[in-house]
Amino acid sequence: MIIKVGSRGSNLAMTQTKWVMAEIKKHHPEVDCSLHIIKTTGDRIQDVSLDKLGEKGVFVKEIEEALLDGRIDLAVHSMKDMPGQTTPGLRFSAVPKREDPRDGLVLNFGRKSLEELPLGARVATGSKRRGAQLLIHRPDLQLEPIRGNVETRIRKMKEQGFDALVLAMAGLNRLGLAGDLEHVVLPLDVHLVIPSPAQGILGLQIRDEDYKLHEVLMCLEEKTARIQMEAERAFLVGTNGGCHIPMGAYCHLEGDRIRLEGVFGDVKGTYLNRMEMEGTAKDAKMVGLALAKQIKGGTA
Ligand SMILES: NCc1[nH]cc(CCC(=O)O)c1CC(=O)O
Repeated sequence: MIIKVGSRGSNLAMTQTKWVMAEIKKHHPEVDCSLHIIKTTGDRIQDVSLDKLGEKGVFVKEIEEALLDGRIDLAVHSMKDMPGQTTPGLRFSAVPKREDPRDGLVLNFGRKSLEELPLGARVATGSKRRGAQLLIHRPDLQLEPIRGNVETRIRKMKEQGFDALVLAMAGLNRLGLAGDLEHVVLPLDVHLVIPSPAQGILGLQIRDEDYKLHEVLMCLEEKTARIQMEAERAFLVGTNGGCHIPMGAYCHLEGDRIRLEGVFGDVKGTYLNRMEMEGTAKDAKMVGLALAKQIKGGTA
């Protein structure tokens, strides 16, 4: 069996894809993988802010087309980049163990702590979710738009003299940049800045009817990550959210109980509601949908 694996060309995407390929080899030495790089609209258009690029998966369209017409069999995505609505004919297979779900603040100018960030410091993030939540804790911060892959953003932070930059810990860890002594990275607690649904989780997308491949990929399955993903993505679907609004969700797990924290606001930033809901792990999706309904209809 040969699996044709598709990936975006960025360093992060390639690192993630190669990790999946290595895991498959470890559990199934008889299976071979070939790597196929696919350029997406999101990779090509670098000068427009993401929330203006249109609703749906600018990083995924071309990859899904390659899956559907058989040029590839497996696509490795960051699950947080995937729209709530899944594409007909395709599904997500095993859910691998989660990387660090938190956002991280990359500090410039050799600063080492949050306290050293001066009043009115310029913090780079194009994310409505990250921006709105940071301002709750530090209303003085000046948010600066930024685009590009992880390495590009770090370079732009330095070139443009921003005081800090917000990135997902997952990406920094996978690229081996979180421990880089040149810039201290401060992880932001999930309660302070609620992450994007499924941040740090990989999406292994295959064709619906590819049962054999699904069976092979189940060697990567991790139950905790799946429950978190189900709850958080149900919240994404229920709020009809995306990166055009400040929205995030994180699922805490204790035994067979879950506690889902959600945040939801409007485009203009006139309100930002935070709510949480508890339930059992087997009802993860229902909890996500119920919290979404409550946070959209209710007042905080
Ligand atoms: N939107 C880009 C993107 N998609 C996934 C990650 C990081 C890896 C992950 O969250 O799984 C990143 C970079 C970032 O947000 O810093």
